[in-house]
Amino acid sequence: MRTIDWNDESNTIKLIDQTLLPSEYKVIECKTIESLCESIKSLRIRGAPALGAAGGYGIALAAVLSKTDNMDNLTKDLQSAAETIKATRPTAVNLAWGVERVIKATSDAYDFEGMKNIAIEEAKQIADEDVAINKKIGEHGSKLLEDGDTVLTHCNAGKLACVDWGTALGVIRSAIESGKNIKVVACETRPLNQGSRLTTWELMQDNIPVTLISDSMAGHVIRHEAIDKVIVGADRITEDAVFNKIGTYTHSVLAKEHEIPFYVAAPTSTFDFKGWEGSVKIEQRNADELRYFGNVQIAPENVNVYNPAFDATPMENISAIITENGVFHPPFLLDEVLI
Ligand SMILES: CSC[C@H]1O[C@H](OP(=O)(O)O)[C@H](O)[C@@H]1O
Repeated sequence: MRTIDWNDESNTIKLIDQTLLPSEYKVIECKTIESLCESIKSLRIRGAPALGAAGGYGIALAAVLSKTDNMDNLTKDLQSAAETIKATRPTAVNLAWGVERVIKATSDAYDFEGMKNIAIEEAKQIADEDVAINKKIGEHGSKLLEDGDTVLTHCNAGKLACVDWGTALGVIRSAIESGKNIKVVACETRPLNQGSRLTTWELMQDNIPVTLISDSMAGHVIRHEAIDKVIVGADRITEDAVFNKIGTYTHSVLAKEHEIPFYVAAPTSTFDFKGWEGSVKIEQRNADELRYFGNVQIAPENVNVYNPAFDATPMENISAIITENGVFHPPFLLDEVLI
């Protein structure tokens, strides 16, 4: 089962509910735009490439659900769904990219039924391409890892953040497939613990050696030379910075201080060719994500909370960005990644 997929029998979206992992593996169906948006906001489906596919499938679902009977009104319905879906999470550029790619594809339709069919097929194309792109990222990135490396990662940039294979974890999978022994150190990644809940779970499913640490242990572990490389995913890449899960910048400073490579693995669909650090809205998430751990209260219920979901790592802290088109060492012009 892919992280997210289209159900041809019911013309709905099916996805792994990541909020239940690692204790429960459950595939849920999104039959409405509202249920898809709730799944995106609550991170049942998450991760930039997976959100790209979710955005595309969301437009396909809107096309199937539309009650209208002409192309002009269907176009309006799709535009309305596009705005609703894009508003769910602002930082990961892939969400809007997936939505807009399917919207654009439907504009080539000759008739009403054609619009619906094109929307579904384009969304499926995005998903299929994501898997192939991740394999290319893995192929390029695996050359940067050496046999015996211990690699630190943050959050989850694996198959659960994509349609399949993964970006940062895809590089690790490809390196292991090429015969290299790689061990992973996964940071738990507070406050939603994508690292402890998702990264350790998916690596253990593949029998890839992984050790869980708390985010605050990273400095100690890196300083004691237990880490050879750091590799993370990305949610948006601008000319001057990489936006990724909160805590990524901290790891980049540690890597720079201790002179170990800091790699970012991401498809070119994560690049924001017009943006810069100051132009990007960082998603602020619900304060209770820090006041509670699950249902357990871990802070006073009225304590002030600051809960940005992402931070920005300046390009000068990054050793290389690994894309499906190759490895790019800053400084470079973003357009170069398009080859
Ligand atoms: C392969 S991109 C994964 C990227 O997305 C995560 O954010 P979230 O879990 O909030 O969707 C995190 O930044 C990962 O690096």
